[in-house]
Amino acid sequence: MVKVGYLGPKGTFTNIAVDALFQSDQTVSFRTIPECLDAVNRGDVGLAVVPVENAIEGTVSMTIDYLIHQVDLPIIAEVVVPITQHVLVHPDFKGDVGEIEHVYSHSHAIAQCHQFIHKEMPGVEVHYSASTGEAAANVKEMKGQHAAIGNALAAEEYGLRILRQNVHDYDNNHTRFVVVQKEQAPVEMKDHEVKQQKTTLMVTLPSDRAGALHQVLSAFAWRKMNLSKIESRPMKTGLGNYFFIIDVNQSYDSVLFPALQQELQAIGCQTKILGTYPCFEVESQAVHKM
Ligand SMILES: O=C(O)C(=O)C[C@]1(C(=O)O)C=C[C@@H](O)C=C1
Repeated sequence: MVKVGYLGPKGTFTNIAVDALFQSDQTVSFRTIPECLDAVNRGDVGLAVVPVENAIEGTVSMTIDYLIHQVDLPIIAEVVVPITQHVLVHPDFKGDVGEIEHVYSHSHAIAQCHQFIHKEMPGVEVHYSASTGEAAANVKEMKGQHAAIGNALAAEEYGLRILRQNVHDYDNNHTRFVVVQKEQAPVEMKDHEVKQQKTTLMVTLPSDRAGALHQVLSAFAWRKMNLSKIESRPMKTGLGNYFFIIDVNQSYDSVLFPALQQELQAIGCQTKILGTYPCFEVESQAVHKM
């Protein structure tokens, strides 16, 4: 059975995403996103599931940048997971949220709860962890005024108590995760309704050409190709050098896409298809009370 790497340890949101698509006995956890993607690249695992975008905090730049600059791994699926952040404490901690002196979590999770932390935990010292799961595992080992921000699965996994539920600052908090693969091989996933087909492209504009982005967008527009995301990221070659990541709401087809790429090449752009894939969604997780 093909092994699937994910950003672990157990109890991360990526764990929820990977469990939604794959059997738990085929999953292998890694501590960081680069470790996870390197493992697929080396062939240690067949696939990996990593976070790519959050509704509150935006792009997970580590994932996008690693997929562009470090490894060449096509995206083969996307799954959107509802994100509910809770304050998790050691079961022996009897105080209230305002008494917590140290809070631990992944930088994205902390960012999703900035207002809550600012208002309800004034003066708390924030510590960044590699994942929400790692933060929860650490808090279980500490006595005193420590808390993690994470999900109900982590509370259950590490025997923590949910002191305050739903502390993310905005409703409709969701994160998109992508599944990447190195070798093209048939992949078995759990059954889900396909919500959408998408194709992701990377487009590099010619330098210093007036109207280049307008021309790029026109090439999609007159073909009636519906875009769901366009984002610029630094090329890392110098100030002002950017490429664009563009999500198109349709699967790759051998007529429209090659013609589009030819047209973009003719105006001096470089293009690369990063994947064409089905998109799935996961239902909200029930809150586990301890
Ligand atoms: O730390 C985790 O639980 C993760 O799966 C990572 C991650 C992220 O990178 O955005 C995933 C979903 C949430 O948005 C918060 C953290």
